[in-house]
Amino acid sequence: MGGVNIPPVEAILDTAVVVALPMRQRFRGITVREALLFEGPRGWGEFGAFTEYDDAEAAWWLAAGIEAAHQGPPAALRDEVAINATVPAVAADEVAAILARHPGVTTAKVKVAEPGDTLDDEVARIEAVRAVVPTVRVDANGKWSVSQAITAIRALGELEYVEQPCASIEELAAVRAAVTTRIAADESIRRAEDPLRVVRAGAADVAVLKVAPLGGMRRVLALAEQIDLDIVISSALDTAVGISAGIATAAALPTAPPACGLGTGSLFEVDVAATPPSVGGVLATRTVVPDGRAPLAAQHRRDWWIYRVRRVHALLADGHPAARS
Ligand SMILES: O=C(O)CCC(=O)c1ccccc1C(=O)O
Ligand SMILES: [Mg+2]
Repeated sequence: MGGVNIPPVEAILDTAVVVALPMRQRFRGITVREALLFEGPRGWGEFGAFTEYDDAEAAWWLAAGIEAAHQGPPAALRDEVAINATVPAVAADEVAAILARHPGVTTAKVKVAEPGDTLDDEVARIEAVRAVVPTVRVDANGKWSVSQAITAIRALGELEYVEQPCASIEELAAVRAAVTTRIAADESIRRAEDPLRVVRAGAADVAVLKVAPLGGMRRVLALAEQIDLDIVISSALDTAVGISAGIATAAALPTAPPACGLGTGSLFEVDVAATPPSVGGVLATRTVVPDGRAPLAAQHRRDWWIYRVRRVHALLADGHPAARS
């Protein structure tokens, strides 16, 4: 299913650039987003597995980058994709400036349940969002218990859906049975078999699929084909190179998805290239070539990424499932 042929590691390392993108707002505990970018015969690919991920996990991300650089995007069925603005767990008075980076956007995804966040903070943040955009979804990243989730959902008003309110599939199903708000699964879908478990458990209405952690554009499209849930394609805090793969995937789905979580480029102070901005909450498909504007990682961090690519590449070459079709 969408497995990629693995090129020699030198084909990756010969063009490797390691960037360190400063973020405007801390997100997922990250203030500087590092990634290794490389060029292949079909364009640029990104390897940006979060630094705490082990090599076996990171192999899926490298396979996704190799697919982009060596196979290129799947055939597009449309040339633009609706996106949500992503609102980190900020104070309510910071919300307007964040939304202003996506003029005309009509859907926002708001982070909730972060350490130190109270329900009052969340209600205020969401009210500030609702003053600007009509459709609001929230993402708890699995951090609520079932009872906290039910209490919060009742307090937060009309939501399009709640993404990953709790950590486990069983808890998602329990929350879903107790509320009328739709539930989305994100972290519960990191393996090919996960969407089917989510569906079987009645745990979600929406599947959030991310190209890099799931091993590439074609793998995501194959997963989407197997499940009868609404599909939202989201970023893994990708640079503009990874975002272009997310857009290409959303543009290749048989039906246009609801607003996708691909607006995270605006969380960076600088990205790896100038890219067309979102207009009216829509991003156009694009080819991204890093243009040298992004800050490069310090030498010791570059060395760390290159050693990581060597190890992870060796796993793929040794038959890691991300390398198989
Ligand atoms: O979905 C979005 O709006 C942006 C993507 C996003 O939130 C995200 C980005 C990196 C890591 C985790 C997540 C997440 O959905 O939890
Ligand atoms: Mg999420």
